[in-house]
Amino acid sequence: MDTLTVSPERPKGWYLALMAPNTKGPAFAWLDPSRLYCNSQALADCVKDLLGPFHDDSIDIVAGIDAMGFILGASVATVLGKGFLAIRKAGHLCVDTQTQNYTDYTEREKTIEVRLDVLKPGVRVLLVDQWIQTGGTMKAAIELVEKQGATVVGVTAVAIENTEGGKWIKKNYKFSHCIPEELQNQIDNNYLNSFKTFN
Ligand SMILES: O=P(O)(O)OC[C@H]1O[C@H](OP(=O)(O)OP(=O)(O)O)[C@H](O)[C@@H]1O
Ligand SMILES: Nc1ncnc2[nH]cnc12
Repeated sequence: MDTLTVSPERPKGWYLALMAPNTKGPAFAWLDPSRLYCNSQALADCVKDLLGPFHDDSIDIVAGIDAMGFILGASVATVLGKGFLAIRKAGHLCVDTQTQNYTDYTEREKTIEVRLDVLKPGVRVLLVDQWIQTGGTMKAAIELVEKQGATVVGVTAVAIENTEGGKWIKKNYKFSHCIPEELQNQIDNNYLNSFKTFN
């Protein structure tokens, strides 16, 4: 599929094939959303799918996680007509922040941070990231939001793997993702058959 091609019928999840297969090995995420973001129809359909379950929810702000979650989160925020709050990998914000340590799929200790002057009790937040694998990153983001007294309305990502952490998030928070039920198994096994026909 060419980067800018739009599948004529646009079946659910058609745009997943745009996420080129990993050519660099297991130390990297196995799926890269940056090509999905290049295709405006793919991004629009993805955002629509993510927002599906949240139509009747009151949301004050969308928070997206560094780095690929920024693009998706900002797109979600724009469609909702809400603002966007960046949850950053630590060490970049030149303002007072709250930090949270976590471990992700790389098994390395990491820290994320958020500025202190946006979230407060009563603020309803939709959390967005591109992917949830172990759930370590999203759990850390949830903790940051809740430590400041704000409310997590829901959690959304292109995919939520059925890992222990992924399942915990699904059990405890309203969530959405873009993976059709029949493909979830392939996501959990870290291989999409649609990659076979990808060129
Ligand atoms: O569920 P986890 O095991 O915590 O993994 C999920 C995180 O991993 C990816 O970030 P990564 O830092 O690889 O990439 P990015 O900076 O390209 O978003 C992804 O965007 C999530 O933030
Ligand atoms: N983009 C991605 N694809 C697959 N697994 C991931 N784990 C974290 N990010 C990921």
